[in-house]
Amino acid sequence: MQPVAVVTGVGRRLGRYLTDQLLDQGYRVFGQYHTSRVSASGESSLHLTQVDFRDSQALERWCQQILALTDRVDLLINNASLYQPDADTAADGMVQLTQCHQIHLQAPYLLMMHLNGRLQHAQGQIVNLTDIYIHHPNEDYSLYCATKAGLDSLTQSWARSLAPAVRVNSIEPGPILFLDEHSAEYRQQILARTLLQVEGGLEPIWQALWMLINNPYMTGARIPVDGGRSVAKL
Ligand SMILES: NC(=O)C1=CN([C@@H]2O[C@H](COP(=O)(O)OP(=O)(O)OC[C@H]3O[C@@H](n4cnc5c(N)ncnc54)[C@H](OP(=O)(O)O)[C@@H]3O)[C@@H](O)[C@H]2O)C=CC1
Ligand SMILES: Nc1nc2c(c(=O)[nH]1)N=C([C@H](O)[C@@H](O)CO)CN2
Repeated sequence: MQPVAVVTGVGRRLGRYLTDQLLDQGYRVFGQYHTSRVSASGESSLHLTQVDFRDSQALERWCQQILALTDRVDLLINNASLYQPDADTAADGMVQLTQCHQIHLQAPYLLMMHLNGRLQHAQGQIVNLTDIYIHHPNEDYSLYCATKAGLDSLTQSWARSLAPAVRVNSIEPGPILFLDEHSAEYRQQILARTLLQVEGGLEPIWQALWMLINNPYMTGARIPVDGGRSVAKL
């Protein structure tokens, strides 16, 4: 029986990397992208759909498309995310808060509600990508951090409500992959506060995910993959 994964944000960086690993492991993947240029050419096990999670009706259509194409979901990965510093004005901030809510909370919620039956049938798992910042928020990214903290709360609630058939865990990345716009000074500032003093890369997140996939006795767990950033002196 070919395992089935539903992954959000597969168009770039971590989402693309995790999808490639899952395909290599023989998964059928339903992948969502927003603006990234993607192609499933030559990959019959990859089903790509463009969805803007700010459009709940488009998300509903994607859920119905998945339900029509598979009777099981072994793994749901909520990876999509909006990472921006807080806006300067209340008006712009309200737009940003709404978008963070839509992407970090509403989309995972609707996916769980619609796919729960498929997850129960497969005795599957939900893995939410949160952030070590949920425990010590970066005040310049308060809206991002607050809604990621909400996703952590949903992880804990779902672990209780979906058990015993479905497991629910979160991975809390630290500085795994800086953005091109991050200056050398900023990167050094972050890594100086990271015990292992290096950018983690994407492979350690895959290793944590593969461990969660293969360890049947983990649910409600929070897995920091952060080079010790979360235990270093602030
Ligand atoms: N990189 C890091 O160091 C860290 C990452 N994390 C978390 O790990 C996960 C992956 O990180 P990373 O790869 O850097 O993330 P990116 O910010 O590079 O990618 C975010 C993804 O979310 C998708 N997305 C953004 N806006 C929307 C939208 N409106 N509707 C639907 N999808 C949208 C993007 O789609 P598209 O590209 O198609 O537009 C993209 O695939 C995220 O949840 C992040 O918060 C946590 C801590 C550190
Ligand atoms: N969706 C994203 N979330 C986060 C990102 C990112 O690039 N996309 N990056 C970070 C930072 O690099 C952080 O780990 C170090 O300051 C956090 N979240």
